[in-house]
Amino acid sequence: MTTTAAIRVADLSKDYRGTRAVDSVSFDVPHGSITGFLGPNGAGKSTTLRMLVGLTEPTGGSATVLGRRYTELLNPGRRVGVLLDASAQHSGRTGLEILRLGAMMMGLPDRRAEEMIEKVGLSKAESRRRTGTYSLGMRQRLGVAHALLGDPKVLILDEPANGLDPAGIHWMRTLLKEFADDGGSVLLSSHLLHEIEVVADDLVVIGRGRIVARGSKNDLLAGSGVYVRSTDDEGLAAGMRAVGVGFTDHPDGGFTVGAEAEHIANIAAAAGITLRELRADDEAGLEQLFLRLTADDAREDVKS
Ligand SMILES: Nc1ncnc2c1ncn2[C@@H]1O[C@H](COP(=O)(O)OP(=O)(O)OP(=O)(O)O)[C@@H](O)[C@H]1O
Repeated sequence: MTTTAAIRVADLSKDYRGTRAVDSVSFDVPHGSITGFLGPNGAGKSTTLRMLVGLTEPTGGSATVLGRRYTELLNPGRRVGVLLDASAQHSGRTGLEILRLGAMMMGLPDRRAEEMIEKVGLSKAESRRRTGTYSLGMRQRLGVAHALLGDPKVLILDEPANGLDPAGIHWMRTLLKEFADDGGSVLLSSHLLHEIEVVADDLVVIGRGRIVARGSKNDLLAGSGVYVRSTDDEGLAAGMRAVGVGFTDHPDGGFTVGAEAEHIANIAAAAGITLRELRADDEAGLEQLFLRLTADDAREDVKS
């Protein structure tokens, strides 16, 4: 049983009035690791996470956490910590009340609520304020406290770093790494690509409801960017655009390109353009990979 993944999503689909929001999505989150879940706006991340925790009924496929459907887990908060929408808390209750209620429902002592307040860096005074007066970052901290309340083995977090200041982001990173180092498993969606890059072991990227990449971060990032500079960068850009190769302007001139060096050389050769430089771009990372993988899903052409 130990080989079973902590989270298993198999062929999961969701239709909304004839529109397929999630299309046969499959991936595993292994034990003791962090999986980053990425995709452009509207790609289907939240819908997938909601299906995972039984808040949205799938049209097809299945999702299990620790070998069972989430809704079939006994006392789920003791096994799986969930933070999907930090603003969903009752705004008239104080942070401490919300945690105490949660602790009571999970059969935990009151002091667990105080411990979690401390763990997430909320002050005593803040914990006694109604959450309606909380900033987004404070709500996220409270949401994380709630997710951790039952000392779960799995965390499912939708955009947990949203609204956190740099110190908060650093805190969240450390917390998730420690959680995984202790054998916990994390599935986390984020728009903060750098955060995912720093913290994740595995990546799942979706675009328009479909998986476009899945695997270990190191494998996916290997060779994810090539730096190129030529005698005619405009012509090269046109050539790359014509064959659908994704690229971004490099601050030093030239481009960072999400394609094999040989492919770029061939595009340049076909257009009669001489290359001045063609090498792996050490600074290219997840952002480049993300832009390349989701180029088809871009909402608009950002170049005017
Ligand atoms: N309740 C709903 N009814 C109809 N359509 C929905 C519903 N919820 C989501 N959708 C649609 O499903 C698609 C996926 O949305 P989802 O919220 O899962 O994307 P996301 O990847 O989480 O996006 P974002 O990064 O913007 O939060 C979108 O086209 C969205 O409009």
